[in-house]
Amino acid sequence: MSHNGQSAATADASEEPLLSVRGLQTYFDTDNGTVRAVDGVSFDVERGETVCVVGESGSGKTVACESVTKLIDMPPGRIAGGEVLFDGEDLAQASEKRLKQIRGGRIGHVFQNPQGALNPVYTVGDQIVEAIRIHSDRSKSEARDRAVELLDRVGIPEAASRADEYPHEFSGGMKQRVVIAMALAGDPDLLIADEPTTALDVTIQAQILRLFEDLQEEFDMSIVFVTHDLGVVAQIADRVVVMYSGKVMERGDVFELFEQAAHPYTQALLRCLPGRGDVSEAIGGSLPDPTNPPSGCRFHPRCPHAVRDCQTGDQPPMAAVDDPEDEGDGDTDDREHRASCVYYRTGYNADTVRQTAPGTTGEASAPGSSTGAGTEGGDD
Ligand SMILES: Nc1ncnc2c1ncn2[C@@H]1O[C@H](COP(=O)(O)OP(=O)(O)OP(=O)(O)O)[C@@H](O)[C@H]1O
Ligand code: NI
Repeated sequence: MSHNGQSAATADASEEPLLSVRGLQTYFDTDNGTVRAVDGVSFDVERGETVCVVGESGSGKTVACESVTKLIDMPPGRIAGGEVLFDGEDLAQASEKRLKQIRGGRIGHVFQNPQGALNPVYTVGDQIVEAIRIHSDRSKSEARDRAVELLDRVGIPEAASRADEYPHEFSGGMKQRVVIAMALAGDPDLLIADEPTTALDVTIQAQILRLFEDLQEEFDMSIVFVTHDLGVVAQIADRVVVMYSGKVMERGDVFELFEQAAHPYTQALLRCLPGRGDVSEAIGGSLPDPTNPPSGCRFHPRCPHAVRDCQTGDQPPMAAVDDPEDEGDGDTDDREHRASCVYYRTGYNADTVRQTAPGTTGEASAPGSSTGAGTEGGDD
C-alpha cells in the first residue's frame, strides 16, 4: 500500500497493482448459519506476474477468486466487506452490467472442470466467436479468424477444422485448451485459473501448465492460479498467498516462502511435499467450522507452536518476516514476505512465547527459528 522509501521516479501510477484485494469478506447465509468463507483477505497482483493461491480444501481459495468478478451465487453469498480494486476500480461495488463487461473481457476465468464452461450444443468455434464479439467490434468473419488463431495458439491441432466440432468431441486436456482459448478471447489483463489442471492426467497437467507459462509471456497477462499442489506453485508462481479457513496466513515471493516458510501452517504444507495440499497427515485435525471459526489465529487448534496469545482476539495482523537475504529496507513494502502469526508480531519473540506458553516444556521455539522450522529436529 505505502510506497514510502521508493524514489519518485519509480513510484508512478503504473506501479499500482493490477488487482488489489483488500479486506475482502465473502459470506454465505445458510440454514446452518453464516459461512465466513473469505473473512478479511488481502493480496495484490502486479502486472505480468503469477500469484498462486494455496491452502487445504475448504480454505476459501475458490470463493476468494470468484468474488473478484462476483461469480459466486448471490444469494446465499454476499460480499460483506472489503474492496476488489481492479486497475483502480472497485469491482465489489460494480453493477452487474459492468461486471458482465469485465468477465470474459479484461478478466478471464478458467475452472477446474472444462465441461462446465462449455455449452454442449454449440461448436467450440461458435462459442469462441461469440466470446470475441461480446468483447470487441470484430465482424463475424474476423472473429472466426481470431477464434481459429486462438485455438491454434493453445495447441489444438488442425484448429480450423476442429473449430466446427462440439465439446464432446474433445478429450479432457483439449477441452481445457478450448476453455483457455475462450478466456483469451477478450484479451484479458488478468486470468484467474482455479485448479485448471487438477482434473487432468499428470502428463496433460504438465503440458497445460507450460501453456499457461507461455501465454502469460506472450499476452503479458497477470495470472491468479489456485492450486493444492506445491509442485505446481514451485513451477509457475512469482508470489504465493497461503489461505486457511478464510484468512491469509502468509504471503510472499515464491523463493522466500519455500526457503523460509514463516507460518506453521505453511511449514506443515511444505512438510507434505510432494502432496495434494492435505496437511492432516502432518499435523492431524481438520479445518474449523466455517460458521463458527475459532478466535485468535484460526490455525491455533492444530498448531504445534500455539501459545495462549494465539487463542484470543483476532487473526494476528500480517507482520513482516525478516529474511536474512533482505537489505533491511524499512519494511514499508506490502509486497514483502509477511505472515499472520503472533511470533512475527512486533515486540514478540521466542522468549516472550516461552514465558507465556501454558505447560511449556521449555522446548518451545519460534516457528521460523532454526530448531522449529525444519522437518528434523523436532522432539516428538
Ligand atoms: N454456495 C455456498 N454456500 C455455502 N457455503 C459455501 C458455498 N460455496 C462455498 N462455501 C463454503 O465456503 C468455504 C470455502 O470454500 P471454497 O470452495 O472457496 O474452498 P477451496 O479452498 O476452494 O477448496 P477446494 O480446494 O476444495 O476447492 C467452504 O467452507 C465451503 O463449504
Ligand atoms: Ni476451490
